[in-house]
Amino acid sequence: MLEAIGLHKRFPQGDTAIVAVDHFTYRFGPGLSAIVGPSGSGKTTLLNLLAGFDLPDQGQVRLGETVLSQQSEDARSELRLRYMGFVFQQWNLIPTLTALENVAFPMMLAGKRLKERQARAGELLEAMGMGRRMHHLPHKLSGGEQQRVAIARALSLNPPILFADEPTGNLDSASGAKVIELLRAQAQGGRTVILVTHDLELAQKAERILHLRDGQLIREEIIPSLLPTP
Ligand SMILES: Nc1ncnc2c1ncn2[C@@H]1O[C@H](COP(=O)(O)OP(=O)(O)OP(=O)(O)O)[C@@H](O)[C@H]1O
Repeated sequence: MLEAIGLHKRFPQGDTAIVAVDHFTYRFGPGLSAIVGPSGSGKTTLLNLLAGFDLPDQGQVRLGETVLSQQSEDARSELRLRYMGFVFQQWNLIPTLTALENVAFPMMLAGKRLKERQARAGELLEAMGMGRRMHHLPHKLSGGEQQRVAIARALSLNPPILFADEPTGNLDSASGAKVIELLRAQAQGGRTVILVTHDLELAQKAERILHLRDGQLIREEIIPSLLPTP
């Protein structure tokens, strides 16, 4: 579904350049894949390339038959809206909108009708265990609850790919564990979930762990017992 082929990204620095992603090749399939590596190993740069926020100097990102990295910025935004959801460390909820309205927001951008938006947002929040909190404003919710709203929002347009960048970074361990379980459930349901983290313990919840060092994929670990059943 999402494939990186020979991705290479440099950032100029004075007379030289930092190689942030170094000929990275990988095919992401359904299930939970974790990208791990020390600070500066290129995780965020790689995510930005995979999602088409940024373009590689060399190589390609393929989304099905489409070469994402050859599309215009507008086309990439359109493809992101249709195929990708994002959960970040900062929840980025709109503070003046309730949980339900936050989850419905991407559906409004996509031109869905009010009734449909509200019904789907309600269902998603129920599924995230947030049914009784859906009319709360974000500041009335705990960090973990806000992150669950953010996951519901990321799923609102039912994207086949979900990116999570340090999604538990601001959470206590119990809330973090809940968030990872929710992401795992999405992966087991057949979604391609890509988790970026520097937390090796958290990464053990993924069935595939990609180890990055200096922008290179140095090792892929597969945990067969966690692989989704076909
Ligand atoms: N916009 C930029 N301009 C210049 N250098 C950059 C830029 N973005 C990243 N880098 C450099 O590229 C390398 C990879 O950075 P990146 O943020 O992708 O790593 P990371 O693994 O996500 O790190 P962290 O875990 O600390 O977030 C680093 O050396 C960083 O300094």
